[in-house]
Amino acid sequence: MRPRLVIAIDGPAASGKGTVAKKLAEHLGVPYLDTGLLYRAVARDVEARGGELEDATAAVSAAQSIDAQSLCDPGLRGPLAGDKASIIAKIPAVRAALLDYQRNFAKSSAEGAVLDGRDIGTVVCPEADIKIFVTASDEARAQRRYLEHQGRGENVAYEVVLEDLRRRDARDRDRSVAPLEAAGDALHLDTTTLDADAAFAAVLALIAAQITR
Ligand SMILES: Nc1ncnc2c1ncn2[C@@H]1O[C@H](COP(=O)(O)OP(=O)(O)O)[C@@H](O)[C@H]1O
Ligand SMILES: Nc1ccn([C@@H]2O[C@H](COP(=O)(O)OP(=O)(O)O)[C@@H](O)[C@H]2O)c(=O)n1
Repeated sequence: MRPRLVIAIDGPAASGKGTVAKKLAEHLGVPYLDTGLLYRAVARDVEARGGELEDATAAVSAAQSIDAQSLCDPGLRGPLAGDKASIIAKIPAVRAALLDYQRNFAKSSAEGAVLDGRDIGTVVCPEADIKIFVTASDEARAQRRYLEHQGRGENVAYEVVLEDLRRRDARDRDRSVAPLEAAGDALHLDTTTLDADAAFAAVLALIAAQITR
């Protein structure tokens, strides 16, 4: 029987972490949590109640009453929701309010779980069995987001996508609490020249090597 595995996948925007995390969870038959959705949902709920994203009290209140059912809202996808998420994600009390939800999810299944985000390996699940930090060049990541815009029929210039992505990454890297960074014991995967299938194969190889070590 396979041992219980909690797998933490972190990395910057559009590095491909969500794609590998989802495939990995399906492959292992364990639940998957896209933790970015939590931050996106908090920003959505603050605004829906007429609050400001920088208002810590409003944001903490939204974080404390997060509704799991509402995480499948398609309105949470897209770069504007991601940008708003990164504003409330800087507030330490918001991060603290979302910790239990994420940690309970990681414990929820006897088989394990896959979580992806920015601080899973460093803060949410520092005891994760496997930690993977996924990166890709800024240009490759912007190109992926640009293609997503095109797929939705949105006319946004590549240069604007690149600039937005760099600004959000900087906000995530430079914040005082749980910044975007690799855990010291994370395995690193650069997906710049890998398509989604190759990235998944590389992740499986990294995990196999770690487990048999
Ligand atoms: N290795 C890859 N090569 C090319 N495109 C990819 C790759 N991995 C993911 N994508 C595509 O890039 C976009 C961002 O991927 P996603 O997994 O959502 O990134 P993240 O979760 O890191 O923000 C999606 O449109 C996805 O289909
Ligand atoms: N574990 C996490 C996940 C997301 N976030 C924040 O939420 C924003 C949106 O995250 P996301 O994972 O949905 O964004 P993408 O990488 O999919 O573009 C990030 O830019 C971070 O500011 C975070 O701070 N910690």
